Parts: sequence; C-alpha cells; structure tokens
Amino acid sequence: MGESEIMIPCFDFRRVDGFGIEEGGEAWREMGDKVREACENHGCFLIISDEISSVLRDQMFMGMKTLFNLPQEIKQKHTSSRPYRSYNGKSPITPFFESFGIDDAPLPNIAQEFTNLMWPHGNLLYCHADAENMKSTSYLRLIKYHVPEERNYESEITLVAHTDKNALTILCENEVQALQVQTKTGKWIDIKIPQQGFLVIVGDVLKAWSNGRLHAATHRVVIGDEEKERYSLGLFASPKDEMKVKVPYELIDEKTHPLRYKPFNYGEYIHYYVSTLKHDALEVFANDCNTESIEEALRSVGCPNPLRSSHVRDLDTEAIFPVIQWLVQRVSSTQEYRHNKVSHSDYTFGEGEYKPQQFKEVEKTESSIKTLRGNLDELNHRKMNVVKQLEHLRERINKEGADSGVQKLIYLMTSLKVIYNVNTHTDSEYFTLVLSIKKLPLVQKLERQENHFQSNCDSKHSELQAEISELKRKIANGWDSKSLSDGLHCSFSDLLERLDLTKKQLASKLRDIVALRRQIDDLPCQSEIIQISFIFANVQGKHQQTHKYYATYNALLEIKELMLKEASLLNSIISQFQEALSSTDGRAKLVHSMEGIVKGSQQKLEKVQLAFREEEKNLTDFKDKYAAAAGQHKRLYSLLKAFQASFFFIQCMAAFTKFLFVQYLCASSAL
Ligand SMILES: O=C(O)CCC(=O)C(=O)O
Ligand SMILES: [Fe+2]
Repeated sequence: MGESEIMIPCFDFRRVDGFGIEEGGEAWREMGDKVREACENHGCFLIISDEISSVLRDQMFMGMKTLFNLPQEIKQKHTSSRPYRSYNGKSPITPFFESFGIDDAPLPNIAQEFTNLMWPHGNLLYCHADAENMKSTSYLRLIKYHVPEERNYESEITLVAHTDKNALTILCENEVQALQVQTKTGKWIDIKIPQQGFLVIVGDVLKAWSNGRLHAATHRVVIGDEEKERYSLGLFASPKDEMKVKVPYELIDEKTHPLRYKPFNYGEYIHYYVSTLKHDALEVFANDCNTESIEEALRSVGCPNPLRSSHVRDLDTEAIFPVIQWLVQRVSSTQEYRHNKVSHSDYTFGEGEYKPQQFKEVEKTESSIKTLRGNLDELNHRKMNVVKQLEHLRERINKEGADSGVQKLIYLMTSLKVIYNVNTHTDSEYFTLVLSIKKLPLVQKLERQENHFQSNCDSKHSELQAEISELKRKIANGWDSKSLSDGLHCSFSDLLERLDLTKKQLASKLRDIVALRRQIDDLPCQSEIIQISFIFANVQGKHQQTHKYYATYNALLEIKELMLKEASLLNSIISQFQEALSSTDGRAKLVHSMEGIVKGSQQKLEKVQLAFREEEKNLTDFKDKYAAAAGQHKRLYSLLKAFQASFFFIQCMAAFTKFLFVQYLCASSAL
C-alpha cells in the first residue's frame, strides 16, 4: 500500500451494530483485534458513536465559545500548579491558541468550583452536575484555535508535533479540520473527525505499558486557510502521579519482545517531560536498552553517519547499515596499521600517501605520552632530593638529643610558676618570658576572668563594709537595742498596713468577679438562644403579617375617606341642584362647576391609565426576560447532559484498556 493511501481506521461503535452489544462475543473479539491493530500500526483510530447527538455536540461547542469569550482577567483566574491545567492564553509563542485544563472534571465539586470561578454570578451549566465519583484520573482540555489575522505562511503550526504523555486521549472538534497525525514512515496525514465521532490517540503510558507494542501517535495542529475558529475538546485519561507504569510480565518475551521500558513513576515522568520538553521523553527517560549511549559512543569515535537512538530502536536497517560498514572499515584499517607498526618500526607514509584519521590520532597520543614521561622523570628526581633532605634532618635531631625540647619546656613552666608566685621579675630573661606568656590567648582569658572575679569581690566587700559602718554609726549615735526593735516594729506595722490594703483590694476584685459571674449566669445558654431565635423568627413572621394588615387597613381607610368626600360632594350637588336650576346664573355656575369636576376626574383617570400602562409594560418585560432565562436554562441543561455523556467515554476507555490487556494475554498465550 502506498503512503498516500494510508487511512486511519474508523470504527462504528453505534449501539445498533457495534461495540458493547455482547461483551466477549465473536463480534466483540473481531472488533478488539481491529482496534489493537490500529493502535499498533497507527497509534490512533476514529470512532463513530451515538452517545452524543449532534445537537448536544453543537451546544457543547457553544458553551466553550461562551467560556473563551469571557474577559481575559476572568479566564486567568483558573490556575493550577500542575502542568497544562492553568488557563493558557494567547502566549507570544502560541498566539492563536488558548486552553483550559480541568482535573477530574466529572466530579461535582470540581465542576462547581470552576463555574463559580468563571461565573461568580452563577451559570446553570454545571449547577446540577451529578456525575459519578470516578476513581481514575483524567483531565479535560478545552482548546480554542484562533484564526490568524495576518498570515505569514499559508498555514500555521499552532500546536507543535508531540505524543500525548498520558495513557489515552479522546478528542472531538467543531468540524474545523486542522489535526494531523504522523505515520510511522514520517508522513503527515490530515484527520477529519466525523460529525458523530471522536479520535482516540494512544499516549506514551500505553506505549510503555504495552512494552512498545502500541504506537504513540505523533500529532500536531496546523491551521490552514480556514475562516472559522476551531474548538477542540479532549479527555486525557492518565494514571495518578504516584502510580508506577510497569510492563506486565505477560508482555515480555526475551526473543520477540525483550523488556523495552523499565518501570517508572508517572509523576516523575511528567516532571521530566515538563522540564526538558524532549519529544522522545519516554525513550530517554524509561528506555531499558540504552540506545542513547550507542549514539554517544558513535559520536565520540567520529562516526560520519548520523545514527539516532530511534534508528537503533526501530531497527532501521537503512540507517544502521552504513554505520556498520564504516565500523568494519575502521577496524580493518586499525589492524593493518598495528601490523605495520610492529613489523616495520620505521614504517612511514609516503608523500601524498593517504593517512587514515585514526593513524593521525594514534600519533598524536604517542607524542603526548612522550611528554608525560618526561614530566614523570623530573618529578621522580625532585622526590629523591626531598627524601635526602629529610634524612639529613633526622640525623641532626638524633645528634642533638630528642629530650632537649621537652626539657626546655619544663624549665619554662617552672619559671612561669615562680613568676606568678613571687610576682617579681628581676631577671631580663624572666621578663621576656612573662611577656610572651601573657600574650597567649588562654592566659589572657584567665587573666580577664580573674580580674572580673576580683572586681566582684571588691564591690561585695565594699557593700558589706558600708552596711557595717552604717550599723556602727547608729550604735555610736546612741541607738540601743530598744530603738532598733522599735524601728523594726515600725516597719512591721507598715507592712501590715500594706497587707490590709492589698486584702481590701483583693476583696473588691472578688466582688467584681462574683458580679460578672452572675451576669454570665444570666446569659442564656446555647439551647436557650436557639429557642429565642426560633421565637424571634415567629415574632418576626407575626410582625410582618401585622404590617400587611396595617397596610390594608390604611388603604381601606384612604378609600373610605375618598368615598366620604365623594358622598359629601354629591350631597352638596343634590342640595344645591334645585336652587341652582331656579335661576339662569345658578344653572351656568352649576354647569361650570360640574365641568370642573369632570375635568379633574378625567385628569385622575389619565394618571391612573398611565400608571396602568407602565405596569403592563413592566409585566411584558418581565415575561420576556423569564422566557429568555427559561430558554437559556434549557440550553445549558442540555449542554450539561452533553458533557456528562462525554465523561461516559472515560469509563469506556478504561474498559477498553482492560480489554486490550486481555487481547495481549490471549496473543501471548497463543505464541
Ligand atoms: O486540538 C486538537 O485537536 C489536538 C490537541 C492535542 O493534541 C493536545 O492537546 O494534546
Ligand atoms: Fe495531543
């Protein structure tokens, strides 16, 4: 099959004739084989499903549009410490790309928190979210691709080529085609996700888990000359950060499928990817056979053919063969050179004769060995000199006698004692000695301590001395024992007085405390407060009712007054009617006053009619608003249903992973 004909398989998962009808049945197994093959060959496949109607899907994208239309500062409120979760908006690197990542979106509190953050005044979108509490982790990614205002190129790569770092991704788009998947041979093919469909992409985790049997598809988003902005919605199912990704032993076969990935912690892997952004992060981070070191070794021996670790991994013979040829050639020419060196030590290359690169390297190494040897000889010579000097010194020590130093020291110590005891220094030698000893830090410290102690003693001594002299002075001044005891008595009664005062103060404080305690006792306890608040609520209810009665009473009173006024007016008209009719002047007056009354009434009527029309207008306004709100409620509710239905797919995919595992077990037991 030519590359141009490569098609990503599309499976019909509609309930009528497809997946999930009879789990474990013949059709189910056949479908399983096809899905596995698609994952192995392409790393992705399309599915058509009737789980989500096109109406719901449209509404879902409408909801996304509303979300992305929110002001930038509101969108930026959505932040997270985890990679790819925070709102990522139109950065200079990706100016036409905006996305939100929401962890475990199906959980009701998560949806509610997100809604509260984006729509502080409420949005019915998630208000009734009652999705099941799922154990697997997933994150929902909402993406908007803008239409570039000015195009530098015919098409813009808006999302760079990558493999998904999670286990499995389920994608849908708003019918604006821009996604491309790379085939194993490196060709990019356009993916059009069907109207009722999804694209399922195998991520790095499934690739590692399946020991490299499943292919993680490299994909990118290229915005062409589309006029419409693109929205896509992806569910990224992944293990929890603390989970270990480990190839099951059933999927390891020493001959056909030796272990390719060592077990790794998922969180550490993500951290590695985020900090390096290596496209082949999985191969570098978890590959068990270290193809990187092969690449490195070839580079260090100057292999002219580029051989990447992926060539080795994928056994790409086209890339590997020239390298092997080069290595064979190198080995044989090295052998030849060695042979010539041994048999003809004076072997030289003639003028213009081809001298292979490795020969030059060997020559260079030889010359540096020579220099090193020269250096070593010189160092040996110096070492001999030092040894000689050492021996000489040792001889001198033996001659002078080993004890002389010690004796000198003892002599000095004795001198020191003498100096300190006698505290005289007549001899000049002693004098110098004292000076040098006094300079020693320990001696200085001791001196300082002694001085301190001495001054302390002195001050205590002078204090005591002062007290004694004071007593002496008193006695000398004629203070006898009686006056002394009087003095004591005086100060004792003084103290007693102070004690009394303190006792009084204490008693008053105690009284205060008792009063406070009483006040505390008077305060109602918690249950009493509840009762009171209950009664208060009742009273408030009654109060409101009374208020209403009063309002009615006042209105009735007003009406009564009006009626009375009308009645008195009518009475006065009746009483004056006969009289007014008797004269022409009276009749004209009556007609005039009647006209005045009619005019006044008409004005009143107009006022009332105006107020009425205003009220009517208000009513229709409210009705319109209510109808709009009800419509929105309906739309958002169905949108919510659409979201819930898409979460259902995560569960499907978890089952699908399990199903793939079973497939492999069957395949390996058949081997
Ligand atoms: O928007 C798309 O179609 C692809 C998004 C994608 O590949 C990703 O977010 O990893
Ligand atoms: Fe992706």
